[in-house]
Amino acid sequence: MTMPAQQNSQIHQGFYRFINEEVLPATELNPVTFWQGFEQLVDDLSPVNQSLLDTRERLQQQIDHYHNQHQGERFDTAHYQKFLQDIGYLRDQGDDFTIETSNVDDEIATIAGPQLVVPIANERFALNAANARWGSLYDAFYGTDVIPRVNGLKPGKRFNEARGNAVIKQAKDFLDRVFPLEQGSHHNVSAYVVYYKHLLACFPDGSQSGLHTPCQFAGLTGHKEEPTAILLQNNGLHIELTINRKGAIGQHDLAGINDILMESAVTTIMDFEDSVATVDAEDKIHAYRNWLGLIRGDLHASFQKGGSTQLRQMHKDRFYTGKNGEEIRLHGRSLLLCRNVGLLMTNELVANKHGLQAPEGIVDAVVTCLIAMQDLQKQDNDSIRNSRSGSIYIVKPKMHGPDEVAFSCNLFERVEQLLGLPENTIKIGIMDEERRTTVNLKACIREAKQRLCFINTGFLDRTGDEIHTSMQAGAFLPKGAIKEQVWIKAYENWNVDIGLACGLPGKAQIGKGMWAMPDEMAQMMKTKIDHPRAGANTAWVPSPTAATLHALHYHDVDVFDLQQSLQQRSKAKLADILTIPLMAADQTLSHEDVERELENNIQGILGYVVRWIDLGIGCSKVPDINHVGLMEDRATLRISSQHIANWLEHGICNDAQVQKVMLRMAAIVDEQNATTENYQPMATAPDKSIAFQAARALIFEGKHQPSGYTEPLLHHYRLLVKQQARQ
Ligand SMILES: CC(=O)SCCNC(=O)CCNC(=O)[C@H](O)C(C)(C)COP(=O)(O)OP(=O)(O)OC[C@H]1O[C@@H](n2cnc3c(N)ncnc32)[C@H](O)[C@@H]1OP(=O)(O)O
Ligand SMILES: O=CC(=O)O
Ligand SMILES: [Mg+2]
Repeated sequence: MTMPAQQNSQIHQGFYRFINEEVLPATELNPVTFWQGFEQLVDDLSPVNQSLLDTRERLQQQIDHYHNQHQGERFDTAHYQKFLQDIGYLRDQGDDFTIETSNVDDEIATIAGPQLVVPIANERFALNAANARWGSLYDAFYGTDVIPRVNGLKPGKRFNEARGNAVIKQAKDFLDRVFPLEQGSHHNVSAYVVYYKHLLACFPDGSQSGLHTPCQFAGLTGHKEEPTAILLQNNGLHIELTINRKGAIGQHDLAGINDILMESAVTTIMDFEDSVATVDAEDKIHAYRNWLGLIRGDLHASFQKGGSTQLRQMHKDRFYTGKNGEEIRLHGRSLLLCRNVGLLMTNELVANKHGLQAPEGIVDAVVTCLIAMQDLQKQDNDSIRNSRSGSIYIVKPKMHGPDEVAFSCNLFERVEQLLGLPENTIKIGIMDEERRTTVNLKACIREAKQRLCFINTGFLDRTGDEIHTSMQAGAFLPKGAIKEQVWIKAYENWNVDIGLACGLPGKAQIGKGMWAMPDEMAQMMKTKIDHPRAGANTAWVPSPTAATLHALHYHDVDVFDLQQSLQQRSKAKLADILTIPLMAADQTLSHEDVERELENNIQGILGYVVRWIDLGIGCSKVPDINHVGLMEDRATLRISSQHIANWLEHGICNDAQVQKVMLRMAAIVDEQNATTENYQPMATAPDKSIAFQAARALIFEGKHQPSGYTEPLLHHYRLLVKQQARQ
């Protein structure tokens, strides 16, 4: 239902009420002026948004044409590069410069640590994420495969003491490695005390030792001779030794350590984009309301867990006494960033007088910033405050090249004017996840140089765009092999090289992508240290537990120090980035290889899509063919669907084969969801399953989807399900 709120546009009634009744009253904005300004902004910027989408389409057609014309020829990188320049895909990168962003919070500028991402539509998860600034190391070790689940170490229904001991051993090894004592080991400490301004570790034989690096001791709670917490600091991150000799763990620990709390998710992205299914006004208002609750600090969620009802709220800041007796106040919550949607979609919230829907990205920018401005009105001593430096952080996904970045910056400038905010209050995080942004990254950063707060290699979308952009160039390698090719390493290094050259350290994050195997934490511990080692001062994790574990990596690597030396290395090459990860002309795959690849992709597609379409769940853990639970979101769906579309296009598989695999996999996915509440099976009547139809469309119409995006089809089919439910 819509209502003509203003002369020239139609505003959805529920949305209009939400803004007028729940959001605007907390601001000093005049509602009439606000709506008029909003309408004007939409009128002015919608055509620009559209023309940018038209440019995407034009360039894609030219690239398709180029590859079709050169089918079967040896790929000529120089010729291709020249062609990309001629059509305006590859732009002049211009002179050197450094960014000028000001008023960024320490979490962005000076603290290197994990970045958590969470679907905003799920308040239970969103609250958990906001609170994930601090996480229990003991829980993270005990609850994951970081401690192998073998022999006597398997976790059971009851506490497994052997596993508990292994946890404590590993945690104290970490203390010895990162916070070594001048003499002796944390394993043998019988008490920690504070003497004058120093931490002293006491041993059973009466000897004592200070820290090897005394300045790592930051503060305490409780009495100096019997502290209840010891606060330590390394590489800008804190940890707390929680001491309680009566605690469940502490009573058995020589030093009375009951837990080790790690500063974990330093920043968190509240995601309105690829991890949510928000297709209409109802969904969007729910998401905006959650963001409002987080900004106000009063969001809460009550749910059943472990047989009891739990109430979850935002944590308050943490207080300690410093070495000089001063009060130390540490942030109790992650610094929240907000990922808006990109330029592609529209929705029913706002339409012009002809009924043409406004771009969702424009509405997101206005509403999420209108909400976030309430944070800027808070005082220093407010218990739940997000930015202490007066900034709003918007992550902008899926931008293609510098013109789109310039557009987003212009949009933010207009939003600042509309809301009466100082210039450059709204910071932008650029997702480097479309090929045209990667190859023009320096020019993109220049467009945002006054408000840039991060660049991040979203390698999942980037892989999807790699396939779609070069759909006509030939058959792509199997998915696993694509990740091993030269283009991706060059893309990752290029991002860091350019970030460093543009002076991001100290002003903006250089970030890396998601760990997409949420249960494989041992593997994450081995490999994700490569992110800080590559010079990234943040990288994405899928859960609070992963944040706590990944935080260990930033204790081991001093990223800011490393970034200095990386400035001297030889730079990644554009030619490598432009090397398309195709199968060689003479390469063949066996029937089994093709089937296995299809099965894996299709299982992921169906497993994700069925929950998206039927249940409105935007991010799921879906087992792959080897039973490894994978985080699936719209970006991973984009890869899988584009990959099959590419193989269909180049005859590696055919329609009938894909249909057959789909039916087989539907039965498996149904089985996997046997206990999922309200689940509608697909395999028994696939033609009646809207979710199955959606999956089919994503594959068979994949080639024609704009940039290979999945949103248009997902929204279409989800809206059908919602419509049916109303009938
Ligand atoms: C390409 C990209 O764009 S990546 C960015 C988008 N992706 C994301 O945002 C991933 C976010 N992660 C998630 O949504 C989830 O972790 C999933 C879907 C991958 C797995 O979810 P589940 O299967 O429910 O996880 P699991 O059962 O292992 O754990 C659930 C618990 O972990 C918590 N949890 C899991 N993920 C998160 C998260 N991202 N933030 C906060 N809490 C989380 C839940 O709150 C829950 O704890 P609770 O019972 O105390 O509330
Ligand atoms: O948004 C992240 C990605 O990898 O895509
Ligand atoms: Mg992405």
